[in-house]
Amino acid sequence: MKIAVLPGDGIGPEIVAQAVKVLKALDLDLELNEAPIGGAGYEAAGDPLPAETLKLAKEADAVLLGAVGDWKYDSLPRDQRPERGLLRIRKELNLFANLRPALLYPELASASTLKPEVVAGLDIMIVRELTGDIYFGQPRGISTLENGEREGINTMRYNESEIRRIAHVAFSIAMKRNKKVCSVDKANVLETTELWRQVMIEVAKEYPEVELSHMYVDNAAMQLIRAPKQFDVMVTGNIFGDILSDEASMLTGSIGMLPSASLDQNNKGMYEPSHGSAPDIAGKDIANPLATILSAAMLLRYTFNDEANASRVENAVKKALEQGYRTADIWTEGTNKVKCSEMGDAVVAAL
Ligand SMILES: NC(=O)C1=CN([C@@H]2O[C@H](COP(=O)(O)OP(=O)(O)OC[C@H]3O[C@@H](n4cnc5c(N)ncnc54)[C@H](O)[C@@H]3O)[C@@H](O)[C@H]2O)C=CC1
Ligand SMILES: CC(C)CC(=O)C(=O)O
Ligand SMILES: [Mg+2]
Repeated sequence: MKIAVLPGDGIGPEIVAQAVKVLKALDLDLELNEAPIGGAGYEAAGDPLPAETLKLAKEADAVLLGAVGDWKYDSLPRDQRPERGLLRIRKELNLFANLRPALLYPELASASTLKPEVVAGLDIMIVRELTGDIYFGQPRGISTLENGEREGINTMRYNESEIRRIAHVAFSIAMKRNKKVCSVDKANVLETTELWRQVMIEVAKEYPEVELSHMYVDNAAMQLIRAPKQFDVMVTGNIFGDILSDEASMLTGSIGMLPSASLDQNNKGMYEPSHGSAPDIAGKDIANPLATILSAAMLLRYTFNDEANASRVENAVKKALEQGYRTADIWTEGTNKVKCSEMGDAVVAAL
């Protein structure tokens, strides 16, 4: 199993170290190769996605990534900023399908911002399109108009085939779950998402057993807080999925609990927590590594078809939580506050 390990910036190295510790404890035939990305790539090679890093990622079966970004790079030209390195690697590897499961571990019900009865049993799969939409659309930029005023432009665009392929991912996942898909758009205002809705309806005809519903994104944001268990599979575009998945993470207790898999057509994938580099807590060994450890479990499941070891890792996370281990973000009265590295140790011990 050839895995490119890209720790990135901020808490990235701390959380990736825990996931690597867990993978190594599984006694698999692993080849791990580390390389810089984001700010670390810029420091090492003047590029947030150095050519060597991209080559390593392309040659690997899967990529394990921490996070990128730091406020100190905000004054760099856009192309050199850490976030651009992340967008580029997603595009280069054609990772169009981003799966973000929002699953409540019962032990964390009291850490959720919602009442325990509202979130008990929560299990939502957010399917986010990852290589299109306003994050990639051209034209983009900040220019100066004739009157001297500046104008910022981004372009929301999707073509039919991009929508079609993510729809198939969502419906296929729904077939293995509860046969319910909610497509989230803003079709009342945005033509891009009007097309999104039309294509979702067309693809749904190929999955007659799946119930398709549609919701505007503003309502979806509200419904996630009001009654999140109405959702099973949610499918949406890049920017709406980015925002809604951060929102959904708090239903599970913390953004530090939300893993992700970013897949291409053949399930070659990149696996990373849904959160960012958290510069505010970096270097203190206090970040929650569970989203990254759970992303490693997704790596075993989706790229290597190793359901047994994926479940072992998830059960070990569950056991560490049952034993009362909590990083600061999910700590509640009566539980045992531990550091990032200690949480990694607790998961390894549970394995
Ligand atoms: N996939 C990626 O690499 C992403 C990178 N970013 C970048 O990260 C930097 C920080 O962005 P923010 O908006 O602050 O988002 P963020 O997700 O890094 O942090 C938001 C808040 O959540 C907390 N947090 C995040 N992960 C945590 C964890 N594992 N354990 C405990 N607390 C955690 C942080 O301390 C912070 O208070 C920026 O440069 C941004 O562009 C943001 C989102 C995703
Ligand atoms: C830097 C962003 C594009 C990444 C992000 O916020 C995400 O993928 O969740
Ligand atoms: Mg995000």
